[in-house]
Amino acid sequence: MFEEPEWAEAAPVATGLRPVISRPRPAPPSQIKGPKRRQLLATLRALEAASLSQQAPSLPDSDSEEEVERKKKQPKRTSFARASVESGDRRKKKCRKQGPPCRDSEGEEVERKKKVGKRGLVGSDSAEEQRKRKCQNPAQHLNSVDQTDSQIQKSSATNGPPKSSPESSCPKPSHTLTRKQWRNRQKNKRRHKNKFRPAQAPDQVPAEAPTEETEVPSVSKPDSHEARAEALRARMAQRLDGARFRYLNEQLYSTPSSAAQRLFQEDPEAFLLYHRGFQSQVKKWPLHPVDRIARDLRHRPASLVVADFGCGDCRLASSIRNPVHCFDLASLDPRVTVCDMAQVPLEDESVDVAVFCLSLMGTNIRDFLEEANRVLKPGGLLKVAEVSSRFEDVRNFLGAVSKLGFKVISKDLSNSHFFLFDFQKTGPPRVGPKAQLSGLKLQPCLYKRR
Ligand SMILES: C[S@@+](CC[C@H](N)C(=O)[O-])C[C@H]1O[C@@H](n2cnc3c(N)ncnc32)[C@H](O)[C@@H]1O
Repeated sequence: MFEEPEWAEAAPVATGLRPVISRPRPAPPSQIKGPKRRQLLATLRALEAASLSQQAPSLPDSDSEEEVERKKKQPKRTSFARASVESGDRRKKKCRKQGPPCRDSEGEEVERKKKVGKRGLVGSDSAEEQRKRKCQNPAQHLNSVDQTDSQIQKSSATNGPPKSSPESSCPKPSHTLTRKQWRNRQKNKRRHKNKFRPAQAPDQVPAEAPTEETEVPSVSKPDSHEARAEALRARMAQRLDGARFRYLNEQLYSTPSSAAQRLFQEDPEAFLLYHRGFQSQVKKWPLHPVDRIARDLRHRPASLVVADFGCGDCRLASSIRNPVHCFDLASLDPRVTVCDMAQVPLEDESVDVAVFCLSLMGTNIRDFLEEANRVLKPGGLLKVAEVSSRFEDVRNFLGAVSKLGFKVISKDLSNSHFFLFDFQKTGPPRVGPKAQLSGLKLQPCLYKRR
């Protein structure tokens, strides 16, 4: 549903490519396999032997891909000669219709026709269109033709590869073919000199790709189209997960813990999703508060019994040597006791340390702190880490916690993301169940949509 607009956007790319893919063209040598390939190679070798008997001896079994391709094209070139001349004529007529005549000299024309014939083998429509365009813009076309033809003459005279002019795009096909011819001639000479030299040295790889390269995008573009679709799908899934995470997070902060418990009982996957979201958020923090708590506890005796209220993935238990009771609404780890931390299955005054790390989430925070007071031994330690933006008035919060039977030992407000508080249990709560403790009303920690 979400993907529709972008799919539609991507569609023309694929449609535009289709004619290129379906255009008939000689299969590249790598696609011809098995006996057919062997047969083809044998024919080509025979042909080459015939043609090279006047030039240089051919080296058996040394055919590079390029060589095979060249050999393949040689006979075709002759068979297509007539067609190419005809197509050249047709093109000439078209040029006359569309604009001023293409002023090729007769020799140039023959040369061009030969080259066009070669291009006819490849069957590049876009090249044909280029030529049409150039016929409409004859000045540019003629300039480039003149330039290239003189280059061809020069190159054949100097026996060096013809250089292409960056401005001239018209003579590209002839330029490609001539370079090829020159390369092949060089190759044959080298073979003649040194039988065992590889057929195609790295420095012989053309700087400019052959005509076939125009078809490369038709192969790679569907891939990139699929990659784009895949990326889009991933992005959409990520957005959906993000939205669900924000919804769950808001539920946890805005409902009593009993409702949160029901939520995760009914949809255990929601718990995983919530935690994935939480983990990715906390990764961006300079310091995970649970690591800071673990560091503090490592300075205390490892014999102290710890209760981790809202333990998540048990990171605290994994970071210290102390025995840790892990409580959460659902389980991400076998060490977790699944329960609402407003009521944990522990004896009264049975633990030394109670930890709430970013877990004072429900609207019944008082219940959690009273439960911690119940299970803590007298003089026991209560550690609380909470997102700093949740506090409207820290003193109010500390005052409310004190009324529940705790004394503030330390407060660390230095971190940009969270506040840390240490309390010591002084005794049972000093206020009755009906007393209002407004300081315990913390702001929900809501994540913004990115
Ligand atoms: C933000 S996560 C923090 C997890 C872990 N303390 C940490 O710092 O990595 C808060 C955790 O508290 C749990 N939690 C919230 N309310 C709870 C409740 N009433 N009982 C048990 N766990 C609760 C949530 O399920 C969640 O796993």
